[in-house]
Amino acid sequence: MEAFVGTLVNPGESGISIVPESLVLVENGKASSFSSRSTCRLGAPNETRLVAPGCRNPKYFPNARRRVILAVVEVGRSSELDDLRGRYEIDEVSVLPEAWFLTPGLVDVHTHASQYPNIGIGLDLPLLEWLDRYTFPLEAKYLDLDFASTAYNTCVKRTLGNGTTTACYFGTIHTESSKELFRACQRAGQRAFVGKVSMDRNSPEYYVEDTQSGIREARDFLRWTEDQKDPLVKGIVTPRFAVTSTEASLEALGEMARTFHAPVQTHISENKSEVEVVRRMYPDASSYADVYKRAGLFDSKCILAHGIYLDDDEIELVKERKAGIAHCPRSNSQLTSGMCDVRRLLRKGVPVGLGTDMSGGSASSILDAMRQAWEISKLLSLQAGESEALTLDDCFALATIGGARVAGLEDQIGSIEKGKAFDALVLSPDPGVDFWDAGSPDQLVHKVLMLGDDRNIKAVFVAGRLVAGPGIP
Ligand SMILES: O=c1[nH]c(=O)c2nc[nH]c2[nH]1
Repeated sequence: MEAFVGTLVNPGESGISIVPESLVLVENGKASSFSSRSTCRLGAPNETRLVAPGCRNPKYFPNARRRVILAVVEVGRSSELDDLRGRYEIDEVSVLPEAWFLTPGLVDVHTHASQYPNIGIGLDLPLLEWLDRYTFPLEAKYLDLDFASTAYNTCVKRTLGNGTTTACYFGTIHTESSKELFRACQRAGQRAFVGKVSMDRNSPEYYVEDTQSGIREARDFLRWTEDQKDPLVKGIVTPRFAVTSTEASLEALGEMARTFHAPVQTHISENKSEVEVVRRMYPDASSYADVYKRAGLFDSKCILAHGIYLDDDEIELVKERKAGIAHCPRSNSQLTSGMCDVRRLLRKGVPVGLGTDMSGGSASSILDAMRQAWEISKLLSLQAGESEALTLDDCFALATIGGARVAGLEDQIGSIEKGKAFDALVLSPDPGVDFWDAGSPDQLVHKVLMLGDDRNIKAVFVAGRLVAGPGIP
């Protein structure tokens, strides 16, 4: 068993919850117990211990009682520490230095690992033209397993370093290279859903599947992922979107998801031209969402990326079928797709999480998506002449528990709670987040969330295992 002592930051119903002096015990990869100082009875440190080494900046948390406990345990010689070890058989106690804090891991509910080599380039065209010019030629390269292996290992390492403890990945149409993506997640220790993309029409001849062999490959891939029996990495049914799938393929994939009890991920209603193309392609469907419903894709847990132009009936359908929306604000702006009104979705009871959507989005960080989500919400409220927008606390919830809900994992991840997996980050204001006045802990937390990057993520844990970052000193 391991123990962590320090400030615990969680998404909460009414904003970010910050509990200083928390004790989190981790057993077999799960948070087994946690409490704040008032109940964990670490002892009764006295004032003199305030000057113990480890209180690096006494201005950070001005409340003396908070500093005491961190300092006392940090010194590592106290009877409180011995007491803790004695009572819980703890192998290791990690005490967060002053001003560091623990948060749940970040959840990226929509990203294309295969597009990672293009990150930051080719953002001068709207969606459908961008796919043809930049994206399909890149994805076609994944026939080459060496290329796939290098790109996927690099991508997974990058997202983990950015604090993404759970990712929902699109691969390409290639079964063998999609297995490489699966293995890259396993090697790195990231929790993930990995999808082999299905597309059997309206695609270039160098990058398209025949309908029947595409269905066969999708089934083989899903069966292979199931055979891996990996507790963290799973397969996911991945029709690219209605534009590039035949109805026969969509129906077969819906059936496959039901048979394998697998989730589904796809795109929906991202761009006005795309919506119009879908309307013309499926004249019998009442809407874009109805195309997926009729194919049976909503019979399983379904992650829908974008959803900017969903109408009220579609939103009702998405809610009723317990699907969720992956909000990808950076990509929505960079491909000039539009602005998704997340508050409207949340108000109507649709689960929403965040996606980086590389490489339509040029960042691999969910912290970045969180800030973008906040800005877009403010712009939308300005445009509508309303005063209410999402708050930073709301956006932090989207990045953690919101994503967990969209992925159907809310009972396992998304917050640091007893019984959930210990998927967690340790964040620090160093380097680069200057904080010198006697501000409150929530100001410090907000600053780090707004200004920090991967250098401020000192430790990334998935199921209790340290998988990225230098660790806690
Ligand atoms: O942002 C996006 N990226 C893609 O690769 C894609 N394919 C269909 N629709 C898409 N949207």
